[in-house]
Amino acid sequence: MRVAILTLSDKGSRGERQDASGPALAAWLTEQGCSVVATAILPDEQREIAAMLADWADRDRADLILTTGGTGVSPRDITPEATAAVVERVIPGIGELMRLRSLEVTKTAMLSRAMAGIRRQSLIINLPGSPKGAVECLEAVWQLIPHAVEKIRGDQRDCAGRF
Ligand SMILES: Nc1nc2c(c(=O)[nH]1)N[C@H]1C(S)=C(S)[C@@H](COP(=O)(O)OP(=O)(O)OC[C@H]3O[C@@H](n4cnc5c(N)ncnc54)[C@H](O)[C@@H]3O)O[C@H]1N2
Ligand SMILES: O=P(O)(O)OP(=O)(O)O
Repeated sequence: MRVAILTLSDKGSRGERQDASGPALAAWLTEQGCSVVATAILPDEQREIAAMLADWADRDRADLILTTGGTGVSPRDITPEATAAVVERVIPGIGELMRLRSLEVTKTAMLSRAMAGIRRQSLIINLPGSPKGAVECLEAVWQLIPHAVEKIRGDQRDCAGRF
């Protein structure tokens, strides 16, 4: 699976905080046998985020695009809106399952507005900003991600009874 990782952080983009979340996700994905084909850090700016997500989906044709950061309720948190602006179909269950599992770990999970959706043949998933939270949320939904990616790419096989 070809994966791109986008870190959204004002401090990170200004070099005021080292990005630990993108590398933590990349390490975890590599352990699962994925190829990390692109990484970037951007400030919490909707247009820039949307443009990069669209580029990775349309030009690079990444199977999976992960974002980390900017999903909460602070004034500049804008990742879900940027994602909503570029996806063609929304998958509510991915955000729902991430929050359900995360609530077992931290009450602040309720404040993450992370969403997921599909643009062309790319699955885009928002993850929270903390390195621990990002990996926890990815682990929470991972069991069905390879299957989702296959289906998005047009796999015609029957699902029933496979899971
Ligand atoms: N399963 C979990 N879910 C959530 C957790 C968690 O620990 N486990 N954390 C929750 C928190 S806290 C919040 S708030 C909400 C929403 O999070 P955001 O997506 O808005 O995250 P940010 O405000 O961008 O970041 C929160 C916090 O994390 C640190 N941080 C952020 N970016 C980086 C980075 N690139 N490298 C290192 N550290 C980073 C920093 O301390 C920020 O203040 O989600 C909950 N969900
Ligand atoms: O500078 P940011 O965007 O990383 O903000 P926060 O510390 O709220 O994550």
